[in-house]
Amino acid sequence: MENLLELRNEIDAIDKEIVGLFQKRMKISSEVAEYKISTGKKVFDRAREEEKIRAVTELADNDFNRHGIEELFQQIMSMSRKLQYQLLAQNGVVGRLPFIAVEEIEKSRVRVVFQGVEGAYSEAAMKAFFQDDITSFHVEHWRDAMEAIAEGSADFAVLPIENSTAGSVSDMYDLLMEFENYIVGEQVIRCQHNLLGLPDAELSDIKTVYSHSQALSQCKEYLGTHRDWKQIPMVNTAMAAKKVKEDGDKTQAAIASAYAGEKFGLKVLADKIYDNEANSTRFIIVTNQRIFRWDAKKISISFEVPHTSGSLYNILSHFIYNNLNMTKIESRPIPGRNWEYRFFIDFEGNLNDGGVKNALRGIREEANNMRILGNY
Ligand SMILES: O=C(O)C(=O)C[C@]1(C(=O)O)C=C[C@@H](O)C=C1
Repeated sequence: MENLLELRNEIDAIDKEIVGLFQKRMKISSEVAEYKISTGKKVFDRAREEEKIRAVTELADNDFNRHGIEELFQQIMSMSRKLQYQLLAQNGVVGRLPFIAVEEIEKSRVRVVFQGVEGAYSEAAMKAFFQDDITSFHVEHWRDAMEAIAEGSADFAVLPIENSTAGSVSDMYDLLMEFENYIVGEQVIRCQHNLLGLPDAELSDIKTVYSHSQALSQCKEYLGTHRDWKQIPMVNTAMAAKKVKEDGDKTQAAIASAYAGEKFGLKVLADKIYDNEANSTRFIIVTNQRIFRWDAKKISISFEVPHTSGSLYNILSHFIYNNLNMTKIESRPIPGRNWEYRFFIDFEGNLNDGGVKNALRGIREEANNMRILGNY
C-alpha cells in the first residue's frame, strides 16, 4: 500500500493540473465575454449550460462521480458567468437601472396615507418619519393605501412590514408584488401594547379582547394568564380601541397603544402587556416613483427561481461573490403555482455601487421576474 505522503503528492499534482485548466478555461470565458460585449448577447445561456452538464456527466464512470461532476461544472460555469458580468461592467455594458437618485425624500408638505384609524401605530410611524406640515388621511385596508399611491391620490404610504416578535407581515409582500410601488424609507416604532377598557371597566369585567392578530400574538404570555377571554382579531389595533369605545360594553377590551387609548377615551387596565420588551414594528414608506436617496443603504428585491435543486443557492452566490451582506430573506407562494415560491431579499448597498449593479445584473439574468422593490 502506498503511504499517505505519496498519495498526497499525487493529489497535489492533479490539483495543480486542475488549477491550470481552470485558469485556462476562465481565460477563454473572458474571450467569450468580449464576443458578447460586441454582439450584445446575454451572459447566461441556459440551454448551453444544460447541454454542457449532460455531456460532462455522461463521461463519468459511476453515479457518485456523475453527481460530483454535475455540481463541479455548475460551480465552474457560475464562476465563468460572474467573470463575464464583471467584464461587461468594466466595459460599460451595464444597463442603467431605472431608478433616480435624489438628495432627499420629501418629508414636508406631502400627502401621506396610512392604514387604520387615528391612533394607529402606522400614524405614529408617519409622525416619526415625516414633518408636521404634511396632509394625511387614513384608509381601512393596506390595499387601499397601495391603491392611493398607485393612482396618485397620496404621495406616500406608511405600511407595516415586520414585527420583531411576530415576524413578517406576509400580506405586505404580496401587495408589493401586485402594485408597482417602491420602498423609499423605513421607520421602526416600539409597540408598547396596553390593555384598554371603558373608563368604568375593571380587569375582572373583561370577557372579550379585540386587537390586530399580530398584537394578540405579541401578548401571548399575558393572554395566557386570561384563558377565558375570547380573542377577536381586527384589521388594526386602533380600530379595536375604537370598537370598544363605540360598543360601550364594559366586558370588552382592546390591545393597543396608550396613544390610541387617549384618542378614544379608554382606560389602561394593564400596561406593557407585550412578551418582549423590545417589541417593535418596522414600517416601510412607499411611493409610486422609482427614486432612492443618494446615500441609501438597504436594497429590497424579489425574484422567482426554477423549481430545481440548487437554484436558490446559485442566485445567492451573487451576494457572496460581490461581497454584499444579506440582511433578510422571505418567501411567499406564487399564486396559481402550487409549491413554487417567490423570494424577497434585503441586502446592504446602494444602487450606484459597482458590486450591487453586478449582483443585480446576474440575478436578473439567472432568476425569473426579478424586481427591485426599493433602495432606502
Ligand atoms: O458558452 C458561453 O456562452 C459561455 O459564456 C461559457 C459558459 C461556460 O462557462 O461554459 C458560461 C456562461 C454561459 O451561461 C454558458 C457557458
